[in-house]
Amino acid sequence: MPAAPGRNAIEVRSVSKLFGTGEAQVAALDNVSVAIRENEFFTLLGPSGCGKTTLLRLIAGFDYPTEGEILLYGQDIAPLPPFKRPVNTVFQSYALFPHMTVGQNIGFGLEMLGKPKAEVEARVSAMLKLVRMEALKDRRTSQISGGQQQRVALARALAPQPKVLLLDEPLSALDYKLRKEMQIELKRLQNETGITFIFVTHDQEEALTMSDRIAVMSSGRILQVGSPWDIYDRPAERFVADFIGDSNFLPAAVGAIENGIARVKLLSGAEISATVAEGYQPKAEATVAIRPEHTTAVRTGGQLPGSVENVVYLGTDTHIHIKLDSGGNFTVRQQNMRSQSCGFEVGERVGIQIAANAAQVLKD
Ligand SMILES: Nc1ncnc2c1ncn2[C@@H]1O[C@H](COP(=O)(O)OP(=O)(O)OP(=O)(O)O)[C@@H](O)[C@H]1O
Repeated sequence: MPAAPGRNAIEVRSVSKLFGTGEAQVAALDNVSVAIRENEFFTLLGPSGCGKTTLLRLIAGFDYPTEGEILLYGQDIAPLPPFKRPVNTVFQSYALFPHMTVGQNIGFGLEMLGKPKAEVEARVSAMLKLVRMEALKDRRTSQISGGQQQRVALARALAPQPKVLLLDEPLSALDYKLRKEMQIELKRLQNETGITFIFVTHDQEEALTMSDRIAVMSSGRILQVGSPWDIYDRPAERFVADFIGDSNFLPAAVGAIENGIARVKLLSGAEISATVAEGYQPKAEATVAIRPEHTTAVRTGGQLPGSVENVVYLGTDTHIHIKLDSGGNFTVRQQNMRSQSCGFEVGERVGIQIAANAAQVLKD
């Protein structure tokens, strides 16, 4: 997290973007507002088609909002064409020039801006150092690996020292191990340069690993903005709780709420304490979300009785799928201990113990 919340680098105000007309009209963005702070690693996370790329393209200036405005450090950027915005983009496809060397690719944008030769060379050297590619300066980009190409694309985008760097699924073409490495690398680059990164992904793990804050999007809307912890541990809506990690959902009656903690009665008759989502409006019936790892299966006691339907061993942990006596299914995730199985058999009677305040009352 940045030491203190900084100024807003980008402010998106009530932006809508419509494509097509009549019956075929699509609201790619539907009244979206969000403020992204200076020096922040900010991620737009959501499933395919939710509007992430559209929002990035509007910030870059490749397209214009149907309604609303986008401010950069308080200034409306609508009149600025893309090349005049202090914003640069790294695309999924890298878009490098294969016949040029690594160094030439990195310096290309600066040369186009008419920078003096000595300045271009100094920036190229600094960028090569930043992405740890000094040794490959004179190699053509057609002769380097995918991970190395990704570093060159990043160096090229960072070379003109943009205020904001937009990254559209830049790691999706890399294999798993390289992607993990590049996640750490990207975070380091963002830290060292202090540039605001706006990163687009549909991969929740990637978002949780790298971001200072995440905006979860669905069907052209931003549903929740918060730190990875907020989004994972305090999901406001069912979509967020379901899209990020695994959740159990249970119907519940919500009693008294004090300091953001509610007394909640489950269908089993058990009463538990639960945190309440921001924006929750009191109603008779609500849904609570409970993460499988915040629960344990026990032989006696527990708040939810049921019977074991399936036990899935996953190396680091075991998932115990339970049919609840009160209806519905529930998954418990337990960490595995050395030389000890979870000990439950299919068909066995079991109780589910829910950790204090592990449940979250959702607002929808
Ligand atoms: N130029 C266009 N013309 C018509 N519809 C479009 C256009 N661009 C995007 N859309 C539609 O707008 C919606 C949002 O698209 P967008 O590309 O922003 O989603 P996304 O979240 O980035 O998806 P993905 O992860 O698949 O790239 C989709 O329904 C898409 O089909």
